Amino acid sequence: MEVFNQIEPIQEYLQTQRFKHRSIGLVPTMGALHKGHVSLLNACKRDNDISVCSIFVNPTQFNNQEDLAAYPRQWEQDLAILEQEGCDAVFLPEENEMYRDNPRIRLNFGELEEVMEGKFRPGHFNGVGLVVSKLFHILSPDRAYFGQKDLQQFAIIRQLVTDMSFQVDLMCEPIIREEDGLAMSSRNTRLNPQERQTATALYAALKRGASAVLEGKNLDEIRRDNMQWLEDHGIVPEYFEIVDAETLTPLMNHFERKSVALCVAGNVGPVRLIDNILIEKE
Ligand SMILES: Nc1ncnc2c1ncn2[C@@H]1O[C@H](COP(=O)(O)OP(=O)(O)OP(=O)(O)O)[C@@H](O)[C@H]1O
Ligand SMILES: CC(C)(CO)[C@@H](O)C(=O)[O-]
Ligand code: BAL
Repeated sequence: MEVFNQIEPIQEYLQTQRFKHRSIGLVPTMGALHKGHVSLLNACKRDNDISVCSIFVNPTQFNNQEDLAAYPRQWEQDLAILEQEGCDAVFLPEENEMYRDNPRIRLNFGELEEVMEGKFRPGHFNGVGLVVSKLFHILSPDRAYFGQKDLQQFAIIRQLVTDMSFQVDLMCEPIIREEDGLAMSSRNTRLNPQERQTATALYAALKRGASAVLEGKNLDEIRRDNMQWLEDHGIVPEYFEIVDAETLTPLMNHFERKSVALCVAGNVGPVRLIDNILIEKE
């Protein structure tokens, strides 16, 4: 496995691969790798000749500086995992390699970012759009792999690729969970044992919400009921949303058969976590 900290050497490496007609897949991450990331890498390896993983804790997407400071960083362990899992190349740049100057460009994703993560993390998707654009420009992958756990992020990146005409196929991979249902997340490492137990309420709320939607209950009542239920179970919820899985528009009570996503964000002690579940409603 080759590890690159700078842009030009990895570009030369990838150019050599392209001359050999090898397809290139990219798995963008912020490190502190877990089985969710490994599943993205496995999908990438399945579809491509060369698998590249990027590790970069992108400061421009953090709206909360404490969250940025506390974000887990464990490069050696990450590199060992990637080596063992058969990754071909890692892009692990320093901040000043990615941002030589303060970026002035601003991306606006319109109504896609007016709900959920966009609403509760102002500027977050500007930062995600910016760094993903940079990664696509620098690495020019044929395919890029993202997790359904960040469902809204995937919709944002899909829009980015359309608007900017990036020549890349986007792949969205299912959420990998712990045995008790908690979605794997790098931030889970920050939970103490009691918070770790409390965090299982996020997925439990999604499941009870999904059953209620399928039973045809009032959507606003389901939203309110689950916000309260989360609070009763020790979580400080930010939102419990029921949206169209494609457009991420919050659903009104009467809607046609379609793919529905239930999405949740909440604070468990000092740690903010998100999760979602997809259902088909007749
Ligand atoms: N449990 C999971 N299953 C599948 N994919 C995941 C999972 N968790 C994260 N991913 C995906 O991995 C990619 C990198 O995510 P990231 O490095 O931010 O990890 P993370 O676990 O989501 O961390 P955090 O949520 O704490 O920021 C994203 O596309 C994300 O959606
Ligand atoms: C896509 C991403 C790597 C951009 O920093 C990040 O938002 C993430 O890990 O989901
Ligand atoms: N996986 C989402 C990255 C973030 O929370 O900033």
